[in-house]
Amino acid sequence: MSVALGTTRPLPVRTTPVRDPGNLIVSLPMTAPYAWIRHGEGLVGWGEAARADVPPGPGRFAWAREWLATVFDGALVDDSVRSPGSGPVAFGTFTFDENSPGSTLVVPQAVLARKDGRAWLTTIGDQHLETFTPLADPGRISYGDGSLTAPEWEHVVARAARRIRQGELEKVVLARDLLATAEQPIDIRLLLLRLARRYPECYAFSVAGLVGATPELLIRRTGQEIESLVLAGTTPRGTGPADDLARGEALLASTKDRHEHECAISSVRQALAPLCSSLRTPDEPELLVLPNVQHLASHVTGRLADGASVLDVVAAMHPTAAVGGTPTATAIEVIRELEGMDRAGYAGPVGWIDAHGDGEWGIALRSGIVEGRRARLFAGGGIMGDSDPAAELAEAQAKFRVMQYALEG
Ligand SMILES: C=C(O[C@H]1C=CC=C(C(=O)O)[C@@H]1O)C(=O)O
Repeated sequence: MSVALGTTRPLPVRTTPVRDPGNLIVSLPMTAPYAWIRHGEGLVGWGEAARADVPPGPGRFAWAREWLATVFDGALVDDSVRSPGSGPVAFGTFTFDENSPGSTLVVPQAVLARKDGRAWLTTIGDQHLETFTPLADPGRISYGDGSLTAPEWEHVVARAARRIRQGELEKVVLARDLLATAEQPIDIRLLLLRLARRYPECYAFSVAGLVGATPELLIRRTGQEIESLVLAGTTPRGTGPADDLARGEALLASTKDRHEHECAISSVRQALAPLCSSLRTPDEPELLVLPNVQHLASHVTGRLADGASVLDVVAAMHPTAAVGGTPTATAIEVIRELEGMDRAGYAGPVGWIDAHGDGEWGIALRSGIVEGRRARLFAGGGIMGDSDPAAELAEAQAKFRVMQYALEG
């Protein structure tokens, strides 16, 4: 079901500068907020002025584009801030698999933002439910296997690697899920606080129950300028500084990881080139060091040739080979066949878009779906012909730690 803002009467949208609100997450009055935060900056939102459950299928991004146009065109905007993320904003999550249900767009009733030393508040309509509920601890967390046990998943990784060696495909990203159960309902604000504190380099996000801290920026559009941070190739952190350094150097020198990274970069290049008048990809990846893992990372920048919105760019890019594989269509089939689960929003695009088409979208990694006392967590990795199933499992376990920390503190 979708409720379009302004379909019956135009709704007033007002953006005004505000004093620095301090920690954006602490300002959130409700337990199921919208958020996109990195280094303390970004957007948080609450309430629902409009919401769309996007129908699955190949036309989902076109459907979303039309819905957003109706919503944004139906708004009476008074915006004295005029910055990306001011005026009406929609948060969104798209499922990894276009055939899965669960893609959602929401225009919150209130959005509080901080960027480059400026802060602003956008409100929609005149009724605002702002009863502040105190932060609640979920208590003890217990874990169970999702669709596959760890040994079953290792077996599936070995099968995928064999198929790659036999030439069916070049790379596939395989994931698994873990089921977490808490003693008390999970307060997403608490997870966001922990994620933002421990993973400041990542984008802490919350949209329609999908929560996480992703290091991977799919695309940022600011006017005609675009940016992306492509990640693929990972090693868990070492036991101390010397081990860490050695692991980082080994990652940079690893043929397997460099090949895995090259697949991801070339999928991004192929998707962006037709949309851009200029596009720059680095010759060599660098290391991105996070508290749980180190990644091979490439910062891509470009300039859009025409007026494509950030969502148009998302539609062209998803799924990159950082979460799908090479070639894409074969990888998607192998993922459907071998994983034995629906990824839902995990590894799909998550982020926000404003009425000018600017916005930031990440790939929903290091994430989980939170509902009441339960959370379904996801993690995976790129599989190549010479992948070692035990090493891939260790890598996935290191990636799970992000959400386990968010739940347990
Ligand atoms: C699939 C995941 O990570 C992707 C992003 C960065 C590095 C990856 C890797 O090295 O395998 C994956 O491609 C995940 O975090 O679940």
